Amino acid sequence: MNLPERSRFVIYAVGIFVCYFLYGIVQEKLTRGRYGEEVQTDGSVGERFTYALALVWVQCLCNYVFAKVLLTIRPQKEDTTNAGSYVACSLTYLLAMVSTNMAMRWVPYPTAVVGKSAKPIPVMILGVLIGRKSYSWTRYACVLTIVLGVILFMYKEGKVSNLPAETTLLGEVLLFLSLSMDGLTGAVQERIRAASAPSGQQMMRAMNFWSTLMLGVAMVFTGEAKEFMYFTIRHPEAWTHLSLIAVCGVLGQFFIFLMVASFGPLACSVVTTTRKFFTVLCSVLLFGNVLIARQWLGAVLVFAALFVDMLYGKKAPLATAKKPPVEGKLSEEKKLNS
Ligand SMILES: Nc1ncnc2c1ncn2[C@@H]1O[C@H](COP(=O)(O)OP(=O)(O)O)[C@@H](O)[C@H]1O
Repeated sequence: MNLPERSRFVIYAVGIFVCYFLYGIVQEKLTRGRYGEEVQTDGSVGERFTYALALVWVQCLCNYVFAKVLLTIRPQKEDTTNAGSYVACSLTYLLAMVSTNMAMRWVPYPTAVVGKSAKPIPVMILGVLIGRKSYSWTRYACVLTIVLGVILFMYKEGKVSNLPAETTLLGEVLLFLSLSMDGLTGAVQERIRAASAPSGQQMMRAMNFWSTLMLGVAMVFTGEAKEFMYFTIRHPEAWTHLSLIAVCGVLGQFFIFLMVASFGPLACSVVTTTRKFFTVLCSVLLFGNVLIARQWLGAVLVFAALFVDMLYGKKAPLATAKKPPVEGKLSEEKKLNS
């Protein structure tokens, strides 16, 4: 099915919005919920799910199986990407996820959300420096304005954290690390796109294959594999939540990889960042809360920049490619300039 570019973009973006919205609800149930009736050492009833590596591992495994099944049912032309690029990309992608999860424990939740909203900036900077990409000035301005708007909208003032200063600093370092890893993942993906242009499913299969392997080793070494297994034996009902997360995650990632393969990691990070903004905006409107002046300004900036980018962001500067196109990459070059 050959849909026009704009329709495909809208379908992928809506897919990401819907799947990650549902994903967020189930994730909250799994990580904040209590399992069993046993009284804990702190006096609370029920055990908490605290297996961050295992949670990511289950998802990577399901993502891999899904992409593999799709490619078996509908085979595509061979993916010629070298394994080294996929290994590098999977490692930075895993480090980004693990450091985000760890940062969440050390900085207040709103700080982590606001911090991660800046994701398109490292994706853009490292995409240019390492991924050999170039963008029009309009796109630079629009992406910066979107990030600024989202931060203005999401920022929560007056919430004094009760975490000690040094813990918060550690959390901020982890957040910075996670953003850098997101940027590196995007940069390697840009290079992969330019070199061999794999499809979304092929990227999804390869990256999740290496991630499952690397995480599996990490889980065995840290002992989390055993503890996770015992937890699921004690509380088999956790599988219901894990399966739901896996379903939402698989479908969400399917759209993420279609977006990355067709429109690039920068477009993808702008979509995932604005998704967070729209989620908060909808909940504010739904619960009848009032936006303060700063949030209005943020919302106007986001909408204006998205609109301007839609109309003019695509126009690439005259000298886009830093290197002359290599044989067989002309059509991809055209795609990259989109
Ligand atoms: N460029 C990418 N390549 C592969 N997976 C990605 C990419 N961008 C996002 N993802 C996946 O989508 C998930 C959600 O991304 P996002 O909404 O930006 O949240 P986060 O703030 O946790 O990074 C990530 O945890 C990751 O699994």
